[in-house]
Amino acid sequence: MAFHVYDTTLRDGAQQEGMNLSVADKLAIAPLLDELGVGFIEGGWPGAVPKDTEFFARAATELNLKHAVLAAFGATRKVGVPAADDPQVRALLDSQAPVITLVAKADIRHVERALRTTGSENLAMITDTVRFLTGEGRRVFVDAEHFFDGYRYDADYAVECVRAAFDAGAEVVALCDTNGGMLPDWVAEIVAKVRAAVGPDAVLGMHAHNDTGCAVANTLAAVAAGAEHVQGTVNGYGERTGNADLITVVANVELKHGRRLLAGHGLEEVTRIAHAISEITNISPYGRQPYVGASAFAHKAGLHASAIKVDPDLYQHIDPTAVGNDMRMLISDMAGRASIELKGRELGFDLAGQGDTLGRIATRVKQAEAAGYTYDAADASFELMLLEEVGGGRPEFFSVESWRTIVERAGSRGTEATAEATVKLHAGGERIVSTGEGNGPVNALDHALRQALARVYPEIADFELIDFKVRILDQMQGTDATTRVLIESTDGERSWSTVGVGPNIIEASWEALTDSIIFGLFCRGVAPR
Ligand SMILES: CC(=O)SCCNC(=O)CCNC(=O)[C@H](O)C(C)(C)COP(=O)(O)OP(=O)(O)OC[C@H]1O[C@@H](n2cnc3c(N)ncnc32)[C@H](O)[C@@H]1OP(=O)(O)O
Ligand SMILES: CC(=O)C(=O)O
Repeated sequence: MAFHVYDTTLRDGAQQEGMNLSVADKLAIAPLLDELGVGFIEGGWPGAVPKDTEFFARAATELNLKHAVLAAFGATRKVGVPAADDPQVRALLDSQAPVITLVAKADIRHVERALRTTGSENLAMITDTVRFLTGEGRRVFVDAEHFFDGYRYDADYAVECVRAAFDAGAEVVALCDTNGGMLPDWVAEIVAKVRAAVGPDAVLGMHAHNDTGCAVANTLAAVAAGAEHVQGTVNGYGERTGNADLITVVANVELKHGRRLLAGHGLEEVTRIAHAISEITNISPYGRQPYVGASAFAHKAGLHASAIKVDPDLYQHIDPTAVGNDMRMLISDMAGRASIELKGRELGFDLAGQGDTLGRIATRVKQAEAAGYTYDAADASFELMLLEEVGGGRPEFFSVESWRTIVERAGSRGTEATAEATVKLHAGGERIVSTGEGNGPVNALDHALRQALARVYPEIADFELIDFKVRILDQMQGTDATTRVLIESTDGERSWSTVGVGPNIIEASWEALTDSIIFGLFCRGVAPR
């Protein structure tokens, strides 16, 4: 029996607080899901949400899916209304989606209190709607809403709902943990009992929410107990705490159980696809996301690095390339010689066999981190340190004579303060004095520095500061505290981070700013002029 991977990013994922997908967003995400190799893409609820109605109308001409089949989501018919006359059921047909997934109540308490009807009318709503839609030539899946809570309250009724769906012609019944309150052992037990009740040929699915932090575990438990259809969302988006992260579910089943679920080779591209979808949803990727997170294969502890140097498998559960991710070494006060050697290798420095040098750099890192620097968030500053230690020195693009900045507020309270900075430096054989203005002292210094260097190094016109983070390190010291500044810069092609530490924010920022420019020029292969 074929296993189904059913993605509901565009429907249940879009129910996440703060997520607002336009039709264009949905049309951009669907091909990425198809590239991943999922079997079904639930596009939304046509007839209920106008954007979803438009999505299905445009999908017919604008999407060219290679693997995935579109599914339209909607509810069983209204109480007392024939399915054929229910406008929302009609809208599902009008969507032209080949698969229609109906949400049906499977908890008698919901039937009586939320639908305000009887158990038998709810069963009739399921039967009639499934029959009507299959009679119109559609494949029908049923999401048995609140199934697990319903089963724990009244197992016979919950199973009757599932049977009614299958008897009427539903191809799949997905058992839903709608409130997300289940635990893996409960799910395993209930799915096994339902499997026994409906027989071996009925396709059971699992739809899990993450309210107990167990959505993925619950989905895997359901699979182990006989479910052959998994629902979830990319990056675990969804209502409240989200849905089962389909990426983690699929990677676990494929890589741990050796069971192929995806069409094509999507798993090898899943890191890129997950991040591309994050770009569209405008929700920053979660660094610690299993498999695809930036930290999923990042190693900080020195002991880990020393074993990884012998064999990466000693500290990794899979080869990161299986999911399109990379191993990274992080440099910090927890680094040892092996960490420095491996990070050096990552950055193009061969330090193998140079025990004394590695020890010296590790000590320098530990001392700098004790003073407030942080290199795991500032790779570029660490690379500049390596250049000083083993790369023939930092490139001398310019030498600074002095800098100063003034903040002024002219006028009364309520008028905005402005800042002015003067930088004096030597570059290209000249002494350059430059002033800059800005909305704050760091901004003014940035302008003055770039202006001073612009003629000698026109390349810096491409550099842009994209993030600026300030952290007060010893907060008990009040205004005397040490300040750490992290700056992220880009030249449009790559981005890099630098760190500065100082007794005041301007000094710390100056260090991070100048390192950022030096590193950017170095990466471009510019020679000091
Ligand atoms: C578990 C889930 O996440 S399911 C997906 C939920 N998604 C959404 O709700 C998003 C889209 N929803 C909507 O746009 C609206 O809620 C609509 C258009 C569906 C309905 O809007 P309204 O007609 O204004 O009704 P309202 O939202 O207040 O209540 C839902 C109605 O559906 C009924 N209903 C709920 N579940 C079902 C079901 N499985 N089968 C049939 N009817 C149902 C409720 O009893 C209620 O009926 P009532 O209007 O007679 O009281
Ligand atoms: C259908 C669905 O989204 C749920 O029960 O959670």
